[in-house]
Amino acid sequence: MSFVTGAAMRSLEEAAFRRGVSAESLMDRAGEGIARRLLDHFPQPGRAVAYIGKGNNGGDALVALRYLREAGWQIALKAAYPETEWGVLPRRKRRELVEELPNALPEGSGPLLLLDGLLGIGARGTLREPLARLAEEMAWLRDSHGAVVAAMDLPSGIDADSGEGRGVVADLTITVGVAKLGLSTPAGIASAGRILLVPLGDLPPPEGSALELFGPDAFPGLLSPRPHDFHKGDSGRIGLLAGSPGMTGAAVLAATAALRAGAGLVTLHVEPEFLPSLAAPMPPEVMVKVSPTPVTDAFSAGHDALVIGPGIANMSKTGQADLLARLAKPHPPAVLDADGLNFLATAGKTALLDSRHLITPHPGEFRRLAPDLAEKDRLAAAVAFVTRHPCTLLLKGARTLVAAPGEATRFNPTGHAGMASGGQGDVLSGVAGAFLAQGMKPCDAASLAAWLCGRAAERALAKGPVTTASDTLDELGGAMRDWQERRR
Ligand SMILES: NC(=O)C1=CN([C@@H]2O[C@H](COP(=O)(O)OP(=O)(O)OC[C@H]3O[C@@H](n4cnc5c(N)ncnc54)[C@H](OP(=O)(O)O)[C@@H]3O)[C@@H](O)[C@H]2O)[C@@H](O)CC1
Ligand SMILES: Nc1ncnc2c1ncn2[C@@H]1O[C@H](COP(=O)(O)OP(=O)(O)O)[C@@H](O)[C@H]1O
Ligand SMILES: [K+]
Repeated sequence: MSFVTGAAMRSLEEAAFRRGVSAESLMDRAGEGIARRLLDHFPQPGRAVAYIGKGNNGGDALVALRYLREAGWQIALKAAYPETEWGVLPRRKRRELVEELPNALPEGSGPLLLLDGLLGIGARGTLREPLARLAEEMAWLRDSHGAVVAAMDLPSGIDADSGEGRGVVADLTITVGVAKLGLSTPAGIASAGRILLVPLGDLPPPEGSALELFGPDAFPGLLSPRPHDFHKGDSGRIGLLAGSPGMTGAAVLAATAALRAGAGLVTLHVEPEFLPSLAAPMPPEVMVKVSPTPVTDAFSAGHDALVIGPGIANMSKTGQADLLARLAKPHPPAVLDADGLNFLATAGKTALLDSRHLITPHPGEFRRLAPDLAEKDRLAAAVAFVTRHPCTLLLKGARTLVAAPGEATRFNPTGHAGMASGGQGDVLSGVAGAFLAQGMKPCDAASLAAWLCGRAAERALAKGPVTTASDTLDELGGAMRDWQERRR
């Protein structure tokens, strides 16, 4: 599923109209799809208030409101203009709600959801009154009452192409037909929150897009149920070079994540002096192999994939040299993370990277690998990097990008700011390693791992606004189910 400009979206709509599709039927399906996604996210009924302008964006919110009411939600409406000034379709959608709607916050319990239907792709320039006042009211309810803001199509007031503009800051943005390009820019990311897509068969995404929204609708079949006669040899064997004294947690998190994502066997390779600190906290399912040459052992043990880097800052100098030498020779596919990447950068060996390598830098690690690209736009930098070094790059950040030679770059919509804590990256590399070991293409392994870790962290929000790496681990199984059920 690609990203399009506002103008390209209008062209897709025009093409649908020429084929005889009505704007009203698009709006009905858009509003229903938005409500379905909201009901997936909020299974317990609560209170929903639609904030609408006079355009069709408000129509989407009114249709969604009707479905929420059917599901037992208390509803209310805050309209910026008298009904006589609204467009034809929103007026019709208002009549389909039949009863008069209160314009005060509904009483009762459950989540307070604000449907932002002030402006969609029709937004031009800074949000004007009376819309600006309603946007401020939403922001106030979000800050002071724990309200959740769900934007219809786009957060109101942001530009569909650039994502620039001060307007509504949403927790979720449910975009219709095809995701708008502005949602993928740093400014758009800061306003949009979690992006969900309502695909409409009559608005097919254009082919050949450079950026794709990653998710279960666009990539079905990546996590199919296992055949009944599956055995642990089919699940993949992973060799792990991770952890050192003071950084044992990184190895535990990566190993546990690999197991939870379905790896058949995980072996941690360590130097003898690291054993006392690393063996005890390891989960019992992990094999710990001790030798003076753990790097050589890991590379020659016949593993299906390697995970190299979490917490290995204290690896011996001979170990580091062995690692760099081994990476240049034939070896199984490998995830390279954290200090594994720092060693490469420090030694000036980034040119070793090729199609066997899935690298997972955060922005700081990326800067060390490619200082000249770090100031560029993230998408351009990611593409330039894999053109220079033909590996798979998972570039972390508030929204992760996955780039690989010859592939459209993928944009991961899951995860939240509560994940900004140590150890999340170790979990991600373990999960990606498990998928590599099962023979998945590196760019699929990377994208799926990012999606699942972000989704697991979203599930953990039920416990509170901050998600630790252990919370993410606990929810990985549920995230895998969510993917398989294609509900997110
Ligand atoms: N078309 C379709 O088939 C489908 C469309 N769909 C939905 O419709 C959305 C697009 O709807 P839309 O074209 O009616 O525009 P919309 O975003 O509601 O706003 C236009 C109004 O905003 C006003 N306005 C503009 N800038 C402003 C500002 N800065 N500050 C204040 N006001 C401002 C402008 O007023 P004017 O400047 O003309 O006075 C105009 O009246 C789309 O995003 C999707 O959600 C889906 O249902 C699928 C089918
Ligand atoms: N604001 C945010 N929104 C969404 N995801 C985030 C945010 N901050 C961090 N993350 C995710 O959390 C993970 C942190 O990884 P990393 O920085 O490598 O952590 P560590 O090295 O401490 O394990 C990344 O996958 C990143 O995309
Ligand atoms: K909106």
